[in-house]
Order: sequence, then structure tokens, then C-alpha cells
Amino acid sequence: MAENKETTSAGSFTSAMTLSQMGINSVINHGIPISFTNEALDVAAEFFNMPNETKMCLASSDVREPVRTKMGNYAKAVHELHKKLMEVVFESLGLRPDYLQEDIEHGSQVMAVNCYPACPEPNLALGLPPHSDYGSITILLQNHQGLEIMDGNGKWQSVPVIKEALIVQLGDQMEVLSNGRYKSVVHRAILNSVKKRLSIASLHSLAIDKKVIPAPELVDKQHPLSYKEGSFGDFLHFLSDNDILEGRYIDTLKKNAEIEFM
Ligand SMILES: O=C(O)CCC(=O)C(=O)O
Ligand SMILES: [Fe+2]
Repeated sequence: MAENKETTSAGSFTSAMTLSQMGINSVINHGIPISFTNEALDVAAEFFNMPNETKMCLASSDVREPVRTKMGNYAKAVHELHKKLMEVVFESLGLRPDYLQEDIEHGSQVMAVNCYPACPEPNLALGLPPHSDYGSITILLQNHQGLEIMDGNGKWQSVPVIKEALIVQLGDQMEVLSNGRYKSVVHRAILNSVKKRLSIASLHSLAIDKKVIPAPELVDKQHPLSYKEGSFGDFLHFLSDNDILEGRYIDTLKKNAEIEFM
């Protein structure tokens, strides 16, 4: 987890590459034109510089209702990248690279565009509390350092900004699909005392109402079924009924879990 090293470009993905070669939960080169990433960050900056009244005109209380932006080039490019990454992850699990291809094709992509103003006392505040993303894969772009990933020892590791690289994180859906072989990444965002920070998280999931279950191929005597089914829609209900600080949705899906929410 969080190796923070550059690996390979998207152009050279091959089906034989292993997870660590790919740098999953890490920083990767990706083959997406720098003009697309720059444009996405410019659009984000432009949005956050707009007066509040203008932003309110675009507001919606329904996460299913998309807001139109000019991030199309970048959004499409990361959608393609995530499909390649899914193939590599499935292969690393011993599944066919085209596993769930149809569902992935009809899946959802949510672009979370975050702005963290500079904070004179960053140690007294947190940009985004610890959480894991629900989807299968998150591809994240940041203009300044601030993302931290929890390592295997429960310590926070800062993810550096590497020029022309993106951050890849596995989400809860991949933990379920892999029957726990892979764990979703717990991460948070911290604040900077002088710099305003922008990040764009592209969260990729199967379709909103698709119930996700562990791949039957990964369930056997040594690896009993460890998760109940859940969908992106169920996750959104969980979010509206629970405080993000009190627990993660993935914990409610774990079989024999002691924690029970709602
Ligand atoms: O700003 C960041 O680096 C993290 C964003 C994030 O975790 C999210 O939007 O889910
Ligand atoms: Fe996140």
C-alpha cells in the first residue's frame, strides 16, 4: 500500500503486469495528456473562484443529478484509464481481465472536486476526515500535497505530488469483489498553512443499483464468503443516515462484523 513510486505509463499496460508493478494504491504515470490534467485543475479553480450566488445556481441536493462542467477531456481519459486498471487488478486476482466488463461499461463515475483553503493553523483542522471511497477504483489528481494514506501499521503517509502522475486507490467495492484479498484504502486530506489546495477524485463504481458480491471464484474453504452484498445506492443511503466519522460502510458489509449501523 502507498508505495508512492512511479511505475509505468498507461501505454505500456500489459495483461501480465502484477499489482505492485502497476503501483496500485500508489502514484502512476498514465499517458493522459498534461493539457487534460491542467485543464481539469483550471476548471476546478475557476469554479471555486466564482461568487457563492453563481455556485448556488449550479447546486443540487441529488448526487445522481450531474452538474455540467468543462472537464470532459479529463473525465473521459480517466474513465478509459480506470477500465485498464480494473483489468490489471482482476488479472492479479486470478480472474479474467474482462471480468464484469459489461457492468464496468455501464458503471458510474463521480468526479469529486475538492477545494481546501489555506489554514493558518493546519494542525487544528482537517480537510477531509479519514474514510475509504465506496467505488472500485479512485483516480486522484492533486495540485499540492495534502492527501494522506493509512499504511499497514496505522500510520499516515503523505502522498507526494509527482509531475504528470495520478494517484490510484482501491475502494470498498474492490474489497468486496476480491472477498477481502485487497482492502480499501483509508485516506484523509490535511490542510496547508499557506497554499489553497485543489484535488479531483474520480470515483468509479459499478452501476448505482448493481449489488456487488465477492467473486464466486474467490470464495472457497480457505476463503469463506466474507462480505454481504451492497450497492452504490445502499452506500448513499448509509451516508445520508450516518456520520462519516462514526464508521465506514464497508464495515456494515463484513460478515460476522460486530459493528451494526442503523
Ligand atoms: O483531497 C484529497 O486528496 C482527497 C479527496 C477524497 O478523498 C475524496 O474526494 O474522496
Ligand atoms: Fe476519498
